[in-house]
Amino acid sequence: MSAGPHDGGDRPRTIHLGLGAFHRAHQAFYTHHADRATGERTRIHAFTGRRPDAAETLAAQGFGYTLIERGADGDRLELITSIAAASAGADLAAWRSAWQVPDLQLITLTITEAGYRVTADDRAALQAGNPVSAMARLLDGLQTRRTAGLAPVAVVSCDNLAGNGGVLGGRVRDLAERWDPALASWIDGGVSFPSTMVDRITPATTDSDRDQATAWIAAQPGAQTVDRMPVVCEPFTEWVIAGTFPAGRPAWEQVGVRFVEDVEPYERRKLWLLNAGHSMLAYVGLALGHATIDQTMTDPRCTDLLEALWAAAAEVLPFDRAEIDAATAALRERFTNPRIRHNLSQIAGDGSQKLPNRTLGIYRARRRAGLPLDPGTPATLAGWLIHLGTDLVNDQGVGELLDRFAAAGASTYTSRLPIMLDYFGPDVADDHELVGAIGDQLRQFDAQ
Ligand SMILES: NC(=O)c1ccc[n+]([C@@H]2O[C@H](COP(=O)([O-])OP(=O)(O)OC[C@H]3O[C@@H](n4cnc5c(N)ncnc54)[C@H](O)[C@@H]3O)[C@@H](O)[C@H]2O)c1
Ligand SMILES: O=P(O)(O)OC[C@@H](O)[C@@H](O)[C@H](O)[C@H](O)CO
Repeated sequence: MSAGPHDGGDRPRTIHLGLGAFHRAHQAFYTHHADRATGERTRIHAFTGRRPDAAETLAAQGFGYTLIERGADGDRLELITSIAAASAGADLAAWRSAWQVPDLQLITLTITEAGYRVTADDRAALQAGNPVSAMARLLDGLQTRRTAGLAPVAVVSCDNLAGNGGVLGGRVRDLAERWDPALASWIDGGVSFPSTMVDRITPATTDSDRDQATAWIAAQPGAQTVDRMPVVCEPFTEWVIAGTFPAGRPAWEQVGVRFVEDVEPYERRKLWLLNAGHSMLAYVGLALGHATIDQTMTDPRCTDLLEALWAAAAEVLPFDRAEIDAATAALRERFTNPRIRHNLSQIAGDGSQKLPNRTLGIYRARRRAGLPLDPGTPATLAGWLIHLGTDLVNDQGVGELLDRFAAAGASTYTSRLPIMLDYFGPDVADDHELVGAIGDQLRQFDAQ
């Protein structure tokens, strides 16, 4: 389904793929405020990643939605109107039409870490004119633009991947090279892949949030009386970007977005302090019977490990002590916010894609620097191993590891441990100190 009040001349200049909670709390929030600051109408045509529901719901209510900024001491509600059209990702006619907007500036992506995978089917799907995966759809969009003789745009990953712009650009170019070298040359000639650090804790929306937003919006002036698509997020928000925008962009710099030469240190600081901390709290917290991040922050078994992980990361991050201390002080407060109920089961998803860059990123940097094993790594990996034995697993990339467990007939944690470590690479599998520490941690969790 596709709809928008602005079809015919005045069309959105940003495409977004992955109409989840985070897009509504972050990029759409910044574009809303940038357009208001400048009086421009750049706006967004948002596409869902996998299911059509979000587009249908948003279209049915006229595209406006409530952003509920949930502080520790109260909520601040705001109507966001930067999304001007919404369609299912599978609606190829709408997708190709959005790419043919002459003054299109850019596309943003929030498709989770798993969405960046390229499979053997992608090239055949592109050749058949029926792209399904996010990467194949992206290529189809770029091809649409090239064959229409329109100018290249920026393709902006807003997912928590290390070096997200470089990873995305590499995957896109490789797939283009295999599908149509003329497209690969066109991409090389002008499409940009800025790298970003994105930060705003945005838990999944609940029915009670939807009821709260509906009651609020019904009391506001304007036509909208229902909101089934609000989003809840913390007050803190940050967006740091490095790279070029060949076709322009909203005036994000006027509303707090920072443009830098090199985003990598910011990205690594966030992935190793916030996201590695989140992953550890998720797996350890679930193993200890907790359900949300704020609950883990009241359990010294979790907070001691979190402090140890931060101290270990600090030794291999390129920031001085004062800057790390400021970031961890803010994180202590952000994680403790009792009104943001961030479910551990949500954060625990896609561990196979996340752990290599987060937990193992810290571990490997420390090993390279000759520093001792940090307690966060064995705790996270032991918690993940336990998690893999539960029915909470939601991980698009973990099939291969589960197949290896099955092929080896490994049904206990002890028998699965070497297979899991081998999956991450020989440096991890051959580290006897790490193997022993994970075993100790499993015993502490009473899991054998
Ligand atoms: N929620 C946060 O706090 C937060 C903060 C910073 C960054 N992010 C980034 O945003 C991503 C999405 O978070 P969210 O809160 O919007 O989650 P969400 O569950 O609300 O939405 C996930 C979105 O990703 C799409 N998607 C999932 N798998 C896909 C695939 N294989 N191919 C294409 N699309 C796919 C879904 O269709 C959906 O639109 C995260 O994985 C992370 O990389 C989230
Ligand atoms: O979003 P993910 O799945 O990469 O990781 C889960 C959380 O750690 C993450 O969403 C944080 O809330 C976010 O990165 C805060 O900016």
